[in-house]
Amino acid sequence: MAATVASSQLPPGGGLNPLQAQGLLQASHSHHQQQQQQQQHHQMDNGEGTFDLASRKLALSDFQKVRTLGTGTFARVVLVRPAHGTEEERSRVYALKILRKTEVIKLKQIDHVRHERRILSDVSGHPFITSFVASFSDHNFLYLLLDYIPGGELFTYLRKYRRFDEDMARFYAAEIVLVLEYLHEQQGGIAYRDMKPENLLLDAEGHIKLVDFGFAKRLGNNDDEHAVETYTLCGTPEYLAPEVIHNKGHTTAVDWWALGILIYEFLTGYPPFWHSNPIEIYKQIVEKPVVFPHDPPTSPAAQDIIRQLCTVDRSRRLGNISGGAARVKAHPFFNGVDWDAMIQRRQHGPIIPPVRYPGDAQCFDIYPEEDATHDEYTDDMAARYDEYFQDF
Ligand SMILES: Nc1ncnc2c1ncn2[C@@H]1O[C@H](COP(=O)(O)OP(=O)(O)OP(=O)(O)O)[C@@H](O)[C@H]1O
Repeated sequence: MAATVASSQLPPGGGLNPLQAQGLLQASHSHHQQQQQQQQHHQMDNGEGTFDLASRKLALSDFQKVRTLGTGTFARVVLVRPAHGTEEERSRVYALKILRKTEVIKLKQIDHVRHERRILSDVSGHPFITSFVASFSDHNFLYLLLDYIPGGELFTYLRKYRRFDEDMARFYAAEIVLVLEYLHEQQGGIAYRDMKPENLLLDAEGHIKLVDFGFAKRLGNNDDEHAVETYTLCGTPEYLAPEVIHNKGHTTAVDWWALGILIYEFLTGYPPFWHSNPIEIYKQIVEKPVVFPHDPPTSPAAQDIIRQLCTVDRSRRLGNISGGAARVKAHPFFNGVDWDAMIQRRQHGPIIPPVRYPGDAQCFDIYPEEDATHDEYTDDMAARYDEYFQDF
């Protein structure tokens, strides 16, 4: 699985300096007292009544762990159910993203985690973005409570099918275009910055749900390029735009580049730039054009949209040029797409995940369950860092 890399803030022109983040975080059943929490008013109604989380002060002990769903570079995500409440309330399931405070500090991810918490709650409710439910923290950990997306990662289906046909690729690409249009244009310039098949989950109806806003950043108005540039090297090597590698500052344009890489990967089964050594991938991205294999053949429209999205000069890159997302939607690759029907989820996705009941986790790989109970976050750290974790 492609790992996300991140560096601390780098000065412009500082060259390539990726920090290969190490160490998977471990979840804990720590019973330390909760400290602060902030919750969005979130009322779920799944047809069986409502469970109002806003009326509760949350702690880890309010949840029962079912199993681990995934481990990323910075977090462990666990399927949970409420530990108390009515039978109906206890039948609900959520995904709990658990971040160890000491790792967040060590890997210089404090700002990223704060952006993630804030942006997730701002964009929650979009049909193709995972909904944020609440956040809370205790002595050692930060927690993000999210809607559980039961279909698993698009990555898993892509490996199973080897590649998607053009209709399937078009469907997923169209839903991603709608997400990017929303983040970039309707949410005032949020760059997602980590688009890859592992961060695209499928819901029970086969629609995309974007997860992991750990690198998302609110950059402001795209018309003023200087106001929106950011210099953090983050993302996953295969999907990084050339300007990120050159560390020249980057904008929401990086997401359009990544969409081009994704469409290529959907259609051929692998990304256009690949090597076991990330440095070689970076070299290919900045030096080589996208080359299409003879087998499987890709249509001229597919090749054209990929080339236009993967344009090294971002001032000429589709999605970033005038017209923005509307120009992407008007590209011949998307001919026949009913964009209104898409955003209203009128049609099911091309793959319906085999989800048998709401808490079914069979679409996720099995991960070793690890419970760490020892204290790591010292009083000294608390004095220095607690104010940064106040939003949780
Ligand atoms: N809401 C959810 N419902 C179901 N599974 C989820 C949910 N959120 C995350 N996951 C699973 O957990 C995995 C890791 O989550 P996430 O990508 O947020 O962690 P991360 O540590 O930030 O990852 P990365 O290394 O990509 O930065 C996801 O790839 C997905 O498989």
